[in-house]
Order: sequence, then C-alpha cells, then structure tokens
Amino acid sequence: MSLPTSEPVIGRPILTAAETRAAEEAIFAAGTPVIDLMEKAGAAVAEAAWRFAAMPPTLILCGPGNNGGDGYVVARHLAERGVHVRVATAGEPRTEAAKVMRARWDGPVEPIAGARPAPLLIDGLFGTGLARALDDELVHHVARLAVAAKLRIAIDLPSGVETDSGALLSAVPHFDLTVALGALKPAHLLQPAASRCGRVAVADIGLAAHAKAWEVARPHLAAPGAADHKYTRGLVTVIGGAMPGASLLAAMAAQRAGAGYVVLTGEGSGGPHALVRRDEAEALADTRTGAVVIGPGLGRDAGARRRLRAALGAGHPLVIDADGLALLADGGLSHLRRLAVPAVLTPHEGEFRRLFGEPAGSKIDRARDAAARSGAVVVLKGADSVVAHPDGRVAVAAAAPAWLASAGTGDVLAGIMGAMIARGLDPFTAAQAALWLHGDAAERAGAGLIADDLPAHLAASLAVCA
Ligand SMILES: NC(=O)C1=CN([C@@H]2O[C@H](COP(=O)(O)OP(=O)(O)OC[C@H]3O[C@@H](n4cnc5c(N)ncnc54)[C@H](OP(=O)(O)O)[C@@H]3O)[C@@H](O)[C@H]2O)[C@H](O)CC1
Ligand SMILES: [K+]
Repeated sequence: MSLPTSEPVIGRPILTAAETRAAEEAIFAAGTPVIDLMEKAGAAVAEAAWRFAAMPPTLILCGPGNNGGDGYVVARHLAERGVHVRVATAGEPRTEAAKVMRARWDGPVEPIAGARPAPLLIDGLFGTGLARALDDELVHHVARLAVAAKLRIAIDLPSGVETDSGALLSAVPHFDLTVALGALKPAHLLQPAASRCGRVAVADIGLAAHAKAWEVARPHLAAPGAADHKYTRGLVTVIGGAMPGASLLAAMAAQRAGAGYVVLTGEGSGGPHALVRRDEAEALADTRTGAVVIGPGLGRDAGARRRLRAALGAGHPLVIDADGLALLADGGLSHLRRLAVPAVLTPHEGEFRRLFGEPAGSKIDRARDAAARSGAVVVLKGADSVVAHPDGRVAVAAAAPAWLASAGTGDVLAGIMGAMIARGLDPFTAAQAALWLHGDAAERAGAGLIADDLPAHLAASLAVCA
C-alpha cells in the first residue's frame, strides 16, 4: 500500500576531475579537437558573464593550463562584444590548446603582479588541474584584485579549491558566479569550496557524463488522489524515549510531510490530536507500518537499547538517527547488516566518526564507504549533506540555509524521511526527497528559524513537488 509515485528525479551529474578528463577524452576520440572544445567552453563562460554582469571593464586572470586557455577565449568573446577587457597572467600557456588561444587574443596582457583591478574579475587561473596550493604571492594578488572588484566570476572552479574534496588548498576569495564546464564537480557542492563558488551555472559543452554522483533535485511527490486513504499515504511509527520533545518533533514532521497515519510511542504528551499515541509493542506489530523512525530523544540507557533491539527486529524499514546511531556504534552495525531490512542512517560528522571511524577521502568517498560497509543508505549530514547507497550511487544536496544548524532540525529531517519511505519511495530516493523538503522548508522559515517552525512550512514545500 503506497501512494502512486513517478520515477525518481535525477539531479545534475557530478564528475570528479578524473571522470571529467575521461569524458573529455571520449569527445576527443570521437574526432573533436581540444581547441574546439575550449572554444565552446570559453564562449559559454562569456555568454554567462554577459548575462550575469552588465559587463563593466573586466580583468581576466589566465593561468598556464587549459583553464587559462578558456580565459583567453572569454577575453576574445567579450572584447568582440565591446567590453573593455584586460588579461593578466600567472605564467605563459603550457598546453597546446592554451597557446593557440593565447595567440588568438590580440588585446593587452600584463603580469598579475602589476595588474590594476577592474570592476569585474574573471578567474581563469586554475581549474580541475590544480595540483597544490597557490604560492603566497599569487594568493596575495588574487585577493587584492578580488577585493577591489565589484563582481567575481570563476571559470570552472575558483582557483585554489581541490576539485574532488572541496578543500581549500590556499585562501580562496568568495565568487559571485562559477561557470562549471561540462558538469558539476564535487567542489561545487562540498564545503568549504561550495561556499566560495557563489551561484553555480553549468555550461553544456557536450560532455557525455557517466556519473556515479548527482545533485539532489526537487523530488516529484504526487498529491494524494481520490483512491487514497490514510494507510496508502503511509503509516510512520516514531519510537519515543528519554526526551519526548525530540520524538514529538519527528512525529509532527512526518505528519506534515504527508504521512497519513503517524504513531508516537513512549511517555510524554502534547502534540496534535491527529497524532496517535500507542504502546510500542503494539505499534511495532502493526503490519501496515511503512517506516519506523528511531533515535530522536531515544536516550542511551537500558530501555533505549531494548527499544532499538525491538525496532530492528520488527522487520519494518528504518530511519535511525541521533541516539539510535550512538547505540548502533556499540557493535550494532553488523547486526543491522545481517537483518537486511531497508534502513537509512542519518549521522552528522561526530556520529559518523563514532560509527565508521575516519575512512579516507572526500565526504563523498566517506559516505560511500560507510554505505557499502553498513548495507544501509547513509546520509552524512552537514551544510553539504551527502546521501550514499550501498551500491555506490551518491547524491549531494546543495547548501541548505545555515540557520538549520540548531537543535531539533535533525529530528525533523528524520521524521520527513520516515514519511517519504512510508509513502513508498525507496530509501535512497526518500532520503534525497527529505533533504530537499527540509532545505526548502528552512528557506521558507527564514532567519532565526527553530526546528519547531519547519513542519508548518512543509505544506508549501510539498506543493511545489506535486
Ligand atoms: N571540462 C571540460 O570538458 C573542459 C575543460 N577545460 C578547462 O580545462 C581545465 C583543466 O585544464 P588543465 O590544463 O588540466 O588544468 P588547469 O588549467 O586547471 O591547471 C594546470 C596547470 O596549472 C599548473 N598548476 C597546478 N597547480 C598549480 C599551482 N598551485 N601553482 C602553479 N601552477 C599550478 C600545472 O602545472 P604543474 O606544475 O602542476 O605541472 C598545469 O600547468 C578545466 O578546469 C577547464 O577550465 C577545457 O577548456 C575544455 C573543456
Ligand atoms: K578558475
């Protein structure tokens, strides 16, 4: 029994530096020369800049690689449109394609050290080929020119961010727009790099992407139809425990996220009259249950352990959060894996480390590793939440409002996730839909939000998903 749902919405693909190079190679192997691709890339950036900024006098920084090559193409296109353009370099072009583009630019070129600022700064120093931190002098000049500019645009990536991890290898100014070439890269979504990108536009230059990671997209969630009843909309059971407020928040979020029947177990009172209070054993025995949410406010005492064991043994799909994760860290992961029930684990960084240690690699790699090890969908939360499926698929959510960093918002997320699973979405799709709704509700709640505000905004968020 579940709501009719359409196909999961797949977001924009995310390619690592190596995957981007492989996609480029495929284009070259099919007969397109590098310079043609670079012409396309540069023209796309020039077009985006033209639309974004009312094209004041512009300074374009060109590095030695193909990112610099793109910069020379942008310079030519903008100059042809009558923009006053100067180019400042950090090193002569080294790649063949960049040398060709340098030769096609007949305007002024100056060393970056002596360059005067301009109202628009375009960064074509380094992209996916950045191999190490920029040297101090270069960092100084980029910062000097960025501070003095009114608008800053990065070609492919802000120089200094590591493509695959989103780390800053050296200080990176805040850009207003980043034009990602061919596809998003992890650094466009992972922090801290994502916070330096500003708005991110993807320029289609014909890359055929075989992605294993995607951006979380707005889900399609059909509204209930005439044939639906409360159980087809989904029955969610939230297990209460030591701190009833947290489980109540999760339960109210599940209700407002569209579940037709929400049960809350444990002690405590209050909440909407439509919330059904039931004994835990009776609730877990209900075969109509679509999802069990356990962890928010559960506590970590003997009673909490017993409740977690009962929930794991009930055979319903699970969302395990907060204290549920803390208890699972104590030898419970292998038990969960053996059970083979659909499960979503929603750790923040601290909970993640207790559960999975410190796997190497980017946030995407770590979440992927954890999902493979646990056999569960893992949502590694933060300003850049990553959802990983045990089969290796990953989705990354665009930065949600920083106001979400407050007590109880995770409980709300877990409740929404329960509702998404109970309405019939598979756990990987459900986790993405919940992240999207949570972020959208937070946008609507605005500055100073508290977790209690979020459920009330879900109606408007759901309305744009129907
Ligand atoms: N996605 C696409 O299909 C297209 C992308 N294009 C653009 O190409 C760049 C990637 O170009 P690539 O030449 O591989 O790399 P970069 O331009 O980013 O930089 C490489 C050069 O920079 C030197 N380097 C690296 N780090 C530093 C540093 N910290 N300080 C100084 N120099 C550095 C590196 O030299 P090495 O010393 O490391 O050997 C290279 O010389 C991509 O981002 C897009 O903008 C294409 O235009 C076409 C389509
Ligand atoms: K750049």
